[in-house]
Amino acid sequence: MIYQRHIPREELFSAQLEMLMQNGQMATVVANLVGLVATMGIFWPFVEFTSIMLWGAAFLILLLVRSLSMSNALVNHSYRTNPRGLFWRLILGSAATGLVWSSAYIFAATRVPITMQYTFLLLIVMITAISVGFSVIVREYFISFLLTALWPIAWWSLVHYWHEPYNLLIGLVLLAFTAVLIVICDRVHRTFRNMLALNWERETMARELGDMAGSLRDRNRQLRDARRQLTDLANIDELTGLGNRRMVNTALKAEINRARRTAMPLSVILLDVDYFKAYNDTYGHPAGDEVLQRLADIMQNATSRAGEVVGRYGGEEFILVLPGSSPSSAMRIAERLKEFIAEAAIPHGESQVAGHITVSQGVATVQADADVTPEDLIKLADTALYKAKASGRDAIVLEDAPRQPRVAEA
Ligand SMILES: Nc1nc2c(ncn2[C@@H]2O[C@H](COP(=O)(O)OP(=O)(O)OP(=O)(O)O)[C@@H](O)[C@H]2O)c(=O)[nH]1
Repeated sequence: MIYQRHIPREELFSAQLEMLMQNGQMATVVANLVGLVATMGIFWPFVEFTSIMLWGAAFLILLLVRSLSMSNALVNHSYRTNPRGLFWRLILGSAATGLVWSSAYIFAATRVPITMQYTFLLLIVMITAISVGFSVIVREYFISFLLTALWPIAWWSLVHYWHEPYNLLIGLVLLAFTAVLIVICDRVHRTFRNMLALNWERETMARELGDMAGSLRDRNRQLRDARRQLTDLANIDELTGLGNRRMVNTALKAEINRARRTAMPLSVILLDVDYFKAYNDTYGHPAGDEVLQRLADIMQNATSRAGEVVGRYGGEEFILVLPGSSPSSAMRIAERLKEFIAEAAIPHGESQVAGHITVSQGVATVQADADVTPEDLIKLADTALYKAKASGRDAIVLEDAPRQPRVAEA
């Protein structure tokens, strides 16, 4: 189940309170204000000026307090933080308003003509009926108004039926009307609750789906990162940090295609450490590893152009892929490497060509029009390297396809 199916009771309660205030605040004030003005108009000629003004002012203050209290609750979100407290405040406000109407009726009943009294009653009934619409969101809110506004009038009418025979009828009608309103209120209230619950479910589902989409995006990103790391691991030589044979082959393939497209030459240098077995035997394998690492650094420092790739091609064999390098510029790079390695002067007592580490290099260049494969180019460089070794080591040999190889230095 990806979302909670039923709205929790407290969530529903808070949502009811919020909805009641959002919809009911303005309606409460307007309906009661209209009622208040109409009441003053009806009673003006019959009730003492001071009494009617005091009643109007007190009622206005009550409406103002209720309205402000609702605004505060909406701003402070107290329908979430203190829903019970807010509930009782709302019920109290509603009951107080109901009492204002019923007490005004009972007060006026003996002071105004019977027609005015019934007109006033009609007004109260209308305000009550109108308030069903919004106030039943919280059933108790409506019922408290209903019971305080209409019940006292109903009972008063029943008790005072001998003053005026119609009072008996009015009392009974009001009791029946109250009962009908309670039934209607219950129906409308259930509809509101269902609507709120459905709304909540829809929002929860949308939020859950949003979260799921977010976590899927995260998962995808993690997968992409993991894939990238795996690719890096699969392409990088652990000892030297250079690209491995796999990576070099991929780069070579791409560069040969580019060389064909751009009609630029492409060179590679295969570089092999001289008498490295003897070095390992003399200085130990870990020292041999260090030599390989130092040579890797030197090669990386010797290449600077974009697209140039340095890789470890085998045990003590390295490769440099030099896009756009003519035979002469590739030879210059090989010479520079040789110089850097000589400058590093890594002692090698068992070398038969120098007192330090030396390398042999096979340089091969493909011309753009030559239809060669990566394997051909490597083979060419390997042949050159073999020749460099054969020529006595610490040498550079260029194989410039399809020309004949020549020894640069022996
Ligand atoms: N320390 C170390 N040695 C390695 C590594 N990979 C290969 N080697 C050693 O490199 C040596 C290569 O020896 P050979 O192929 O006989 O060549 P060489 O002794 O360098 O002689 P020439 O290449 O003919 O000059 C072997 O002893 C390998 O064990 C490595 O990762 N670390």
